[in-house]
Amino acid sequence: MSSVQSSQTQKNDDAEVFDALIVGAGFNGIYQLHRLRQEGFKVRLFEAGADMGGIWYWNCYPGARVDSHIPIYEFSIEELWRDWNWTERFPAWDELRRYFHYVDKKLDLSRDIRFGMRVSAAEFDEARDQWVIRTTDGTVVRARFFILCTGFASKPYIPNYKGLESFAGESFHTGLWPQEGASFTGKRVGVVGTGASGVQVVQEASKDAAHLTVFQRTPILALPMQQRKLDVETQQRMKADYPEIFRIRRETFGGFDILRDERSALEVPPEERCALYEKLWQKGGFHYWIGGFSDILTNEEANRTMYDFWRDKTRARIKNPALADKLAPMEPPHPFGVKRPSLEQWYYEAFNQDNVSLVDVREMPIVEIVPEGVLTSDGLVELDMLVLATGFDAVTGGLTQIDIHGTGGITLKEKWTEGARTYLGFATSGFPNMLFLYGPQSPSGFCNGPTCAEMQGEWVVDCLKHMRENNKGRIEATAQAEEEWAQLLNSIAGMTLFPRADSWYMGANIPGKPRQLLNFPGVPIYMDQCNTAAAKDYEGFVLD
Ligand SMILES: Cc1cc2nc3c(=O)[nH]c(=O)nc-3n(C[C@H](O)[C@H](O)[C@H](O)COP(=O)(O)OP(=O)(O)OC[C@H]3O[C@@H](n4cnc5c(N)ncnc54)[C@H](O)[C@@H]3O)c2cc1C
Repeated sequence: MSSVQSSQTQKNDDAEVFDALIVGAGFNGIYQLHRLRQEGFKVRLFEAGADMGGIWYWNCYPGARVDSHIPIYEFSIEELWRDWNWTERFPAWDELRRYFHYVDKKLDLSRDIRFGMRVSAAEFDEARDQWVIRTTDGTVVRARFFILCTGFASKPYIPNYKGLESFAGESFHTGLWPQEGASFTGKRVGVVGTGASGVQVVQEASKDAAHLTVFQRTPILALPMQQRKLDVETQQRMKADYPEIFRIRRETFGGFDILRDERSALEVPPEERCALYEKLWQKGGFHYWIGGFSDILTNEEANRTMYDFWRDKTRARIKNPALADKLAPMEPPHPFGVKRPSLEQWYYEAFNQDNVSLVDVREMPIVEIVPEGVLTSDGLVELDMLVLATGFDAVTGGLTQIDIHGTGGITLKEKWTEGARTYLGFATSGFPNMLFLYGPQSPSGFCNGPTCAEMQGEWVVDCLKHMRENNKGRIEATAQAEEEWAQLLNSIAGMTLFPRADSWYMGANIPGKPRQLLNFPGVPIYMDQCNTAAAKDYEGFVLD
């Protein structure tokens, strides 16, 4: 233990001690809280936001809504789904927040949650096998297990534009949207970024902005949401199938209830292929992305059939051919589906309106932000509001922004300088008793949130129970297991087309971030690996 650590931990000998300290009150954190409490552990949860909901607390921009359909995007706990009904197939952030309040009330969660508590640092006290955890307001607690449920999107990425602070109008990142809201009405609005949040904001701003300018680097290959209102009677009928739907979602690649066609796209006649694509298109949501043929994400030729279908459907909606070339180019900017596709409702029609224009920043780069707006290489775009839909330091950023000291004298951030290294996407060597969920090298970005919260969540609960039953105080991943996990992930990644795009899946959206596939492709294979390790007395870990 370093002398700094030693003096800090000694100072906090009398801090309150928990079995587990959980960070984050999104799906993962509250599932941990609920289940660990049920198992008799003494648990506390710290949440930086003022309310629960995780990303649905922070991402409250107009149009923010989930791309996973109902009932996939909720807990499978019957006590919860039995009495809860949604109003839409793809609910918006405010309804999702109401759901979290409902879950809170049903499971009596918030008595063990402290809101407005941002965990800033943690160090492992080797003498006691405990983490000493600090928050920005100076609170210190100790816990045997440090369970990080910080999500993959808790560190917004703000590009380092020259002059950004000088902008005289309103400026917001979508992931830090003001809780009191902000209106586009009558304003000249600029949206930078065309990822999932960009698409949603563009649709809303197109309705009532005086003028909307969209700054696009790479066109998003957005899919039709096919949003629908849901009434209570329909859902009551649907609920007969919920147990089966929740069973299926545990067995599919991305934790959805969408089964893919096990044939190759190239082995069926073109008419049959198109008929399937049309069917998936009409179903909406992610059906087109993950309900297609088995080789879409592994075979470029197969992938191209899907791109071409998408392109033709999309171009037919855009009136101006030059704009169509920008939004849905004849040649794919990257293979289809290796960047998160995102769902849209009237995104492409918005560009047919007189009050919406597109700036291709590959052709006309942003030079700087000035008080009046955005200066591109082609001139000034005057704005009253600048929306940065520029994404997140995804998957790793929420973890490495906490100053975490393990046993090896280095911080987690230092350890991951060359890229995240984990075992099973749950733990990293040198950081005993620290487990993270929905984190790097687990399915996270490829997995429907609640599915993984429950599946990974149960693995963690079982692990803590195992430790307690076997009177163990310390669990740590071995460096060798971590190396083997990286090799397995690399070999799987190499079989896919994911490395072919500069996506946040690959860490490529952040300048200088090491390029690696941050998510494990495939929930069933992943869980199989995790469960096998657990069954072999937590193979790959050292338990003391
Ligand atoms: C705009 C957007 C749309 C999305 N849409 C979908 C979708 O359609 N389908 C899907 O499956 N997933 C979607 N996701 C992914 C989403 O992250 C997961 O669905 C789910 O929310 C993950 O839950 P979580 O508990 O892991 O993390 P989160 O919901 O991200 O919650 C993490 C919590 O940790 C807190 N936190 C972080 N760091 C600290 C700290 N240091 N101290 C204290 N608290 C901290 C944060 O404040 C946050 O509340 C979307 C994400 C975004 C950003």
